[in-house]
Amino acid sequence: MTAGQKLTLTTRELHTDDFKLLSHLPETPLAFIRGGDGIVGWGEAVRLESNLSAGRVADLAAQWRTLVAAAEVTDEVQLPGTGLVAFGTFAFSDLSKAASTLIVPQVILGSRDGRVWLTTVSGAAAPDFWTHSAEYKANASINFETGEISAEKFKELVSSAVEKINSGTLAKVVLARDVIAKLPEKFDVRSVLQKLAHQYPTCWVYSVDGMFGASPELLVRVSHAQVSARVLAGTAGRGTDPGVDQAIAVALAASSKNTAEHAFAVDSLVKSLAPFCTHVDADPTPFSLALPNVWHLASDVHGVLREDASVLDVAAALHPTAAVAGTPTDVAQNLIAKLEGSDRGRYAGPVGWIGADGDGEWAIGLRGAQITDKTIRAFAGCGIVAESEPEAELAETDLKFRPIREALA
Ligand SMILES: C=C(O[C@@H]1C=C(C(=O)O)C=C[C@H]1O)C(=O)O
Repeated sequence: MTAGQKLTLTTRELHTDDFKLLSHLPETPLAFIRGGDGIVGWGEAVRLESNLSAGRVADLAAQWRTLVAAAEVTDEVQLPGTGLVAFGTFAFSDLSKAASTLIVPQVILGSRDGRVWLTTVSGAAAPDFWTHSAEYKANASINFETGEISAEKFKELVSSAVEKINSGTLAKVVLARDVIAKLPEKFDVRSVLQKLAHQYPTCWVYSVDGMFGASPELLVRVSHAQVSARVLAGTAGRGTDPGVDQAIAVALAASSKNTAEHAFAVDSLVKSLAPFCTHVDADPTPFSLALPNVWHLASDVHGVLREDASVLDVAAALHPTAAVAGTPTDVAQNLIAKLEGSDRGRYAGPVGWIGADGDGEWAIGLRGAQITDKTIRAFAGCGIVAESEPEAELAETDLKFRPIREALA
């Protein structure tokens, strides 16, 4: 089915007690969940793809409008995530071979603030995965091996990037490396998503078209003209001793390297958001966000939408942020392509959902992995600035691989 066709669907409320969305995942789920609330999709009613490289997000935003205009929706719940919804995952780079996709499931199960709903596309014959809690099969432990960029090569890339930065061509570039493993037979992502959600309750747990993970970073959320984003940049490992751990957080917040790196990311986000908003507020100083594997410097940004833009229109303007590309954006993107020399796929690209009214939530596709035919490939990266040291940056990528390694072990 394409954007031009007509979709009829219905959302109705389910009256159930003590409902846990994560216990009702269908096999091969579409999912976007945070703190137990969110949406889970089954099957595919429509798949929209973009053949464009540079304009792929805007192209899919336009295809979405066409699909929405023709659809007939009965929605008795009227909450974010009810009615017509598509899940999406986008390639990081204009040069990527990875498909950028929006998928409308045949069935969506959602939960928010104690309310539970079911959306069904008319004619969909769906299994009743929502009627009982499923038992998920544990997978064989996955051990990753070196991908296209080895640890040694990554350190060389960091040194090259620092040289470029010192020569004055750019201020920051985010470099990443990958690890790869064979996909075990009958791999079931559901137990992995459950583990991620349990371990990382403040992160956005996503699963779209084989791309899954638990991202701590919100590219953009639009809800009734309120725009929000969570910018992360600046990272340190957690301490095992509580006193040491606190000292690490304090040192992170005081470190000029990390605060400078963070400021680049907030400034670029605020600048890209400004044309869409009547005003934009960013936290004056970042706060320290504690995740089980790392501390991050974090800033929440809020704005009010000026025009009738959808969350994807805004995402198109924000991506790639300085948190995942660098500053200035175009110079950083070129340097990433030149130094990494491999395709990041959907890593660090937008991943999330959009509703018929254009509202939705998109995380940055971090702390995750992509499943393809027989492999599973994960990426982790970090912002390189003038003071960066190769060994420390390599160690930081190891910390960022931890969520996905541990969830798959
Ligand atoms: C690039 C990644 O993370 C990004 C880079 C960060 C940093 O350099 O401090 C912090 C959070 C993210 O914005 C990643 O997780 O792969």
